Amino acid sequence: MSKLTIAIPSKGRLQENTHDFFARAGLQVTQPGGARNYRGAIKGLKDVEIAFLSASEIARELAAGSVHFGITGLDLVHETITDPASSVHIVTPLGFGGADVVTAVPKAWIDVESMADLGDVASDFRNRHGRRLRVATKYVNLTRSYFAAHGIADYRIVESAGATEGAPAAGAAELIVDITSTGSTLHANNLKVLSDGVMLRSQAHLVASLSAGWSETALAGARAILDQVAAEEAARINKLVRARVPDRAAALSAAAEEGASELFDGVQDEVLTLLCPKASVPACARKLIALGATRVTVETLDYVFGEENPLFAPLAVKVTAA
Ligand SMILES: Nc1ncnc2c1ncn2[C@@H]1O[C@H](COP(=O)(O)OP(=O)(O)OP(=O)(O)O)[C@@H](O)[C@H]1O
Ligand SMILES: O=P(O)(O)OC[C@H]1O[C@H](OP(=O)(O)OP(=O)(O)O)[C@H](O)[C@@H]1O
Ligand SMILES: [Mg+2]
Repeated sequence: MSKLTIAIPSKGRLQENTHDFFARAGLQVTQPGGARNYRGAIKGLKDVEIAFLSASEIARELAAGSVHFGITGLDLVHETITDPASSVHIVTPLGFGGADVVTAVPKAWIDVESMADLGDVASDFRNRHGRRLRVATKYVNLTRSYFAAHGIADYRIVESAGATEGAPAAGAAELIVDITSTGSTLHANNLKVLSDGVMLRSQAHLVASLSAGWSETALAGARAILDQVAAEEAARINKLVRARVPDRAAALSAAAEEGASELFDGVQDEVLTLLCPKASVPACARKLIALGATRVTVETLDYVFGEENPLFAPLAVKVTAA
């Protein structure tokens, strides 16, 4: 496997946003074999191959080293991969697919508000009924470690393949662990999240496999992709700010207080050209005007490529050491 293989969700909640993410970075994903063919490509990058898989398969393939990059939820990374730190590298969060993995109990359990309360109920339940409390979930591993960390041992997991929130009403379990974003499914099923019941805040991430064969070709492909991703991100979170100021040094240090820096350092133009975090632009402009600028102009950028790539460098260190 010398090409770089990127696994992306072929269905479900992460699919559409994943395509938007690549499009923003100027990367066009193509599916030459049609929508039912599970291999694709990226226009203009001949050494990059796309594998269309489900979000949970992507986590498995990353752990197995059969793909280099994957886009999947952090929930699936932690549930599916035994020791994530040793087998994958988190490249960057993607800003979509946000949802929490939570412990939820029936609203009718008015005395149960926290994991500690749940621990008490679990022991009582066993004494009273002679069987253990049942937790319906597909997050078996996350549940085991979170419950253990809260000292809860008197329970049994009932593996759920879907519609987990229905399990208590159906009599299949007493409580659930599942993922939620709007909370409407929990509410519709008369369930409430425990006060300290959020076990993981998840969102979609770009993840790299440490055990995939990182050939020279694969690394070059990764560099090409991450250059565009990093350039788009830098352009999205910053603005270009220009002003003519009487005292460059004073203006630069005022701008630095707002997180802005010279776009092309070492250039002694009359006009100061700054890269400034979006949210700090108004404050930065006020300071520049206070320091003698008559006008401050602000522009939106498409890409900011840099000599250093903050996404590629840490990955390269890990995969070349592996
Ligand atoms: N409200 C949500 N509910 C569930 N998952 C969400 C939500 N919001 C974002 N996600 C993310 O989407 C991921 C994939 O969920 P999705 O339902 O699309 O896959 P799936 O079809 O259930 O996958 P599979 O068929 O492999 O089980 C979740 O693991 C999670 O990271
Ligand atoms: O907080 P909410 O906005 O109500 O979303 C939560 C629901 O969404 C997910 O199911 P999904 O629709 O993905 O179906 P699935 O269980 O078949 O994957 C999850 O398992 C919850 O049931
Ligand atoms: Mg789902």
